Amino acid sequence: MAAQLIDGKTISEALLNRVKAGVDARLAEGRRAPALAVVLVGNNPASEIYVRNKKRSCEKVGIRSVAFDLPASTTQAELLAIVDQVNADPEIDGILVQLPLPAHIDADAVIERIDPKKDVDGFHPYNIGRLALKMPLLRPCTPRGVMTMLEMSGIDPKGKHAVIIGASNIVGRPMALELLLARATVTVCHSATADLAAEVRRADIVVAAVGKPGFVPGDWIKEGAVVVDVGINRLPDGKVVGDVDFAAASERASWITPVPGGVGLMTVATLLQNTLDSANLHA
Ligand SMILES: Nc1nc(=O)c2c([nH]1)NC[C@@H]1CN(c3ccc(C(=O)N[C@@H](CCC(=O)O)C(=O)O)cc3)C=[N+]21
Repeated sequence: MAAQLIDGKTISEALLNRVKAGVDARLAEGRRAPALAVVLVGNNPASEIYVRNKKRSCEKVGIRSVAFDLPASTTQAELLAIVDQVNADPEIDGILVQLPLPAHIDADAVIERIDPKKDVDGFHPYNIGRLALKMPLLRPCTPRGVMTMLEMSGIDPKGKHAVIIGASNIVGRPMALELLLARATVTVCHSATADLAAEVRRADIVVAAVGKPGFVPGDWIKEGAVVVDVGINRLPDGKVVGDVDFAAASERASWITPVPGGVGLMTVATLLQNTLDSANLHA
């Protein structure tokens, strides 16, 4: 079987158009544009690129972005004070604190300080708990973006066996909760999984979120499976690849996401969807 492409560019553009329509509907009612605070600490080059993309996407859909560019020397107390300030600002709907943070800052403490109603990343324990209890409020962007990709491709996880490779707080765990909510049977694999190849070979839906180029070889993919590649790995030659051997997996999968041009674009579009949702929750 030759796989069909789940095209993140087309799907993210459709989502951005939907968000723009939602922003325009607010303006037509005389309400203000949604606003997103983007907090960047230090100068991690990858983070700077992502943050720039996020600001540019905000402009496209009419969301106001408010930049907080802080030096690497920012203390935890200073960062928490900025979170407090944005939490209290009625003109700002969403807060994104770009990860990773410098090692001297406790990222979990910063995330917990964000008002859950402004937590557009969906990382706050309150929002993860809501998702776990089948009453999602703000949902983590990457897993929500993956669910949108599946839906827009006509793929219903209900009754399917989904295997997630990676159990991180920002992708693997919330991805499992999303797929469970959609009534898939879910297996979460991680570095202590005894026989990863055997787990993946059983999967109708594979989500790879490891961060290692070529980690999933094509012969692990069951004939007709759906392959979602969340990995973004920059090779020494500058090329960006996912976690899955795309060429080999494409020969067996029914559907597959590319890297670049796949899940990454959905993460950004979903952030703006969450910002609109957040604005509509309270302002
Ligand atoms: N608080 C927080 N929220 C995040 O959502 C968050 C974060 N921190 N830290 C870093 C990760 C990574 N991330 C990506 C966003 C966009 C692309 C993206 O646009 N990718 C394009 C371009 C890839 C490239 O060329 O580098 C693509 O896949 O086609 C990728 C990765 C958001 N993250």
